[in-house]
Amino acid sequence: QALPNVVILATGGTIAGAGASAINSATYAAAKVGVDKLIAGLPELAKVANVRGEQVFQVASESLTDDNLLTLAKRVSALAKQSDIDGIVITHGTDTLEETAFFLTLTVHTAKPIVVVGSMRPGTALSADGALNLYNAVNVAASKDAMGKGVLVTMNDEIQSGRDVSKSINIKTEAFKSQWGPLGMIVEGKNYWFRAPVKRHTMQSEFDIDTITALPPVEIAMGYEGVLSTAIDALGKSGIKALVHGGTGNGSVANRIVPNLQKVRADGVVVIRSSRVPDGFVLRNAEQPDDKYDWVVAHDLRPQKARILAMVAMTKTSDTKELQRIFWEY
Ligand SMILES: NC(=O)C[C@H](N)C(=O)O
Repeated sequence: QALPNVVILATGGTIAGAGASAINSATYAAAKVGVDKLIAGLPELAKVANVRGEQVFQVASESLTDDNLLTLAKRVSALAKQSDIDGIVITHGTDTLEETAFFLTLTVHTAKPIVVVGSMRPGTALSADGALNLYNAVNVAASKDAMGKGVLVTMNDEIQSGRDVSKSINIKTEAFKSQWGPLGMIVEGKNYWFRAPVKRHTMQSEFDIDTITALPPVEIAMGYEGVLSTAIDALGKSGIKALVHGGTGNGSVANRIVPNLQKVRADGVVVIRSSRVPDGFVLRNAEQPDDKYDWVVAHDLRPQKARILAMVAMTKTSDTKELQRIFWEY
């Protein structure tokens, strides 16, 4: 039986990193090893799929731009349309992996598996995690049972939803968590599924990367004890289309900056109320009267994920009722 065809799009990150010695698990240079060398270093892949690589970028993921996101998503979409391609893997730095995975799940119209993968240790380190993570990613991308589940992330033997997952620890290999739990696990190249996403993604998304040419500017301001309005005032005047407030607790906002956020909204910028607390979700009209202020709440999305959805949604609408619907549905 013919093996499935899987393309690996490489963007850099620690999975392509190299350190000076085997004990360097945290001190190393990201984005050093090319995709062909990554594939050549993992001969086990050839038993799972016909794999070929494309080097899209070679950067640490904290330096990726919104333009990079567009370029990558358009390439994924074009490949997904090819009848001779069964699945796509994207190797990526872990720092912003969750944002790219969410962006792809919102904008690429395909049922074919798309898997984003990274590593916490460079390949030169003792107990490097990249090889198994990549092997698992190719296995999932080559599997029919991974179709139609949205963009997936394979880290630490788990299959996570690209929408839900976040980097939650910055020094261990079990770095990616979702408060709603992984979708499944991969053990010795076999997928074990336990749940599936219910939020709209890929095929059911009203957004399509093939028709998106630019993303509107959206910025984030954090809430904290002692917060002043400096960042909010400056961002409000900077030409952005939306401001995500990463508030405290249940998206609470310090009373002294509420008027500043109201001013930002009055000046035409959409205000999105999220929380800096990693888990849980923000309720509408609790903590702040969102209906009265015409603010949007970010549901369970962390500020950086809320920013991604806001950018995508605002390629279509600036209507706050519509935006709130989108934040409930995706
Ligand atoms: N573990 C990693 O991949 C971290 C790295 N800074 C990156 O995001 O590219």
